[in-house]
Amino acid sequence: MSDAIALNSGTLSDITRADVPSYDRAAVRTRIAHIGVGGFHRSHEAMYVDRLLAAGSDWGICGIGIRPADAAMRDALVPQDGLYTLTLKHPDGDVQTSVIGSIVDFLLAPDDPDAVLDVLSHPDTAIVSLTVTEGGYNFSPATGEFDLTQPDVAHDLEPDAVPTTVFGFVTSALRRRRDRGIASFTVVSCDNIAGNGDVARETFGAFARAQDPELAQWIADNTAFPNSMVDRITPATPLELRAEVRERTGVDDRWPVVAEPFTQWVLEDSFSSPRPPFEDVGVQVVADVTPYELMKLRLLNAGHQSLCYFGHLLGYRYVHDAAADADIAELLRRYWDSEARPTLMPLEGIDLDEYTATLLDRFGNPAIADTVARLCQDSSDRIPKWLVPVIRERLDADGDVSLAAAVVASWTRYAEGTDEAGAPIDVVDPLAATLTPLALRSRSEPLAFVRERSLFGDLADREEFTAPYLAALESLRKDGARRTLSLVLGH
Ligand SMILES: NC(=O)c1ccc[n+]([C@@H]2O[C@H](COP(=O)([O-])OP(=O)(O)OC[C@H]3O[C@@H](n4cnc5c(N)ncnc54)[C@H](O)[C@@H]3O)[C@@H](O)[C@H]2O)c1
Ligand SMILES: O=P(O)(O)OC[C@@H](O)[C@@H](O)[C@H](O)[C@H](O)CO
Repeated sequence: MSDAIALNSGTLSDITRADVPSYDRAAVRTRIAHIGVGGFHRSHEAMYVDRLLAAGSDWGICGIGIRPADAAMRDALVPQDGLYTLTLKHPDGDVQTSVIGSIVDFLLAPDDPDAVLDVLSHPDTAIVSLTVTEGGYNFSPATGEFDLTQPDVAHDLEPDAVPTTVFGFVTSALRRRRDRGIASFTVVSCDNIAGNGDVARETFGAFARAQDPELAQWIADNTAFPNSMVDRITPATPLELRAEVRERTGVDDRWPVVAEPFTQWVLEDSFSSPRPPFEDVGVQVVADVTPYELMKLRLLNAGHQSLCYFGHLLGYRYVHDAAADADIAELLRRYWDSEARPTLMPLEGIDLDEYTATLLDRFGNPAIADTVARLCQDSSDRIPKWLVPVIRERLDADGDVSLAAAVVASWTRYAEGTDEAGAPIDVVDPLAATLTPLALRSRSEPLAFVRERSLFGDLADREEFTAPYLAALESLRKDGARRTLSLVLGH
């Protein structure tokens, strides 16, 4: 479309059909470096920082891509001076698009590792935040420990290696800061992992200890890793969004972001460096994030997993269609009420009946067109972190786990790699090459899949889990997902 406005700092004043930054971007300093600029960072933290800038702060973000594949984000953001559009879609069809201005620079580490180290070790950089996915923390499936043998990590541990991993970059930058007498930054993990800050402390600590025990001690003494709970459903950008935004606002954005209107960020108030007044722009800054995190991971994220495999097997490709299925909605409600909620601590000011009702509405939002495939991918990083802890705690308390066990059975059936009509399923998972053979083997050795201890620990030895798991799995194979849901729900 020839009259579309190409998005960059020179064209902001031409934009009339979307909100644009009202602050002077030239006066913004890089005070936050964010590693892993994907859809979620751009719908969430960068949006809160944009609000801060609008309120008069000068805290800007330098986005950093660690992987070669992040070249696509570089090619989108750099020609646009870091600007991009965020479109929020309400279930009633209302749509708002804003140009977000808080990312003021973007660096691709493989292009210029020195520039990345310069930003990370600059005295102005006070926060290094991360969205590197649940799998990005590099735990060995075999030992549960940080995996020092992972080839990129092993490379980064070599003396004088030019870093290639998030661990190599952050640790080298902290060494420079120590050597130059510059205070440490704070590392803020925004990934969906319980105790994400504690996990980050452990992983960066393990890397640093293997490299330089004195530096590891300096990091332990000087670097804070606050926990955080983050929430905003942000699907991968659908192909048609660029044309849709251009049509509606006149702005041509190379890589727009779409998300739901709901957003939440609960952040532990534990910083080893200055921080901006996040609480002024809607972030809940609290002393203990744990109960909020568990609530979100065990209800929303484990709820997503409860929906996605049954949803796929029933033929749904969009989350809102699966959430509108009466059996799936009942599975979710009953999993939440009878299995997940008993494992949660009470949270002052939060009504869990209302929270779960809102979740079903959020899952049902047709406008954001979140896909079942997005929820199914990387399941081996998700089920062990979100659902297995619920099962374990329930078993320890002699509680029933039939619904959670049926969800694990639905994952097993999905991981076989063919659907009920025999069509192939594209199992996107770092462990796909292991999972599919195990799932298929469980046709003759029923517990083969859940005997994978790196994913399930000792669950295969616990009859209160294996009995409902095996019943659901047999039914999924014999009678299909619909009749299994009826069986599990007692219809
Ligand atoms: N999308 C959501 O709804 C949502 C909501 C809450 C939290 N999150 C968290 O954010 C993470 C990213 O989600 P997204 O939707 O932005 O995904 P995305 O695919 O758009 O972006 C992922 C980013 O992480 C980087 N990355 C992946 N593995 C890495 C590694 N090993 N080392 C360094 N960088 C790595 C990628 O290069 C990319 O920049 C999720 O895994 C989750 O933990 C997502
Ligand atoms: O992005 P992931 O890998 O953490 O998990 C998939 C979804 O459950 C997740 O992205 C949710 O949409 C999100 O956590 C909502 O805040």
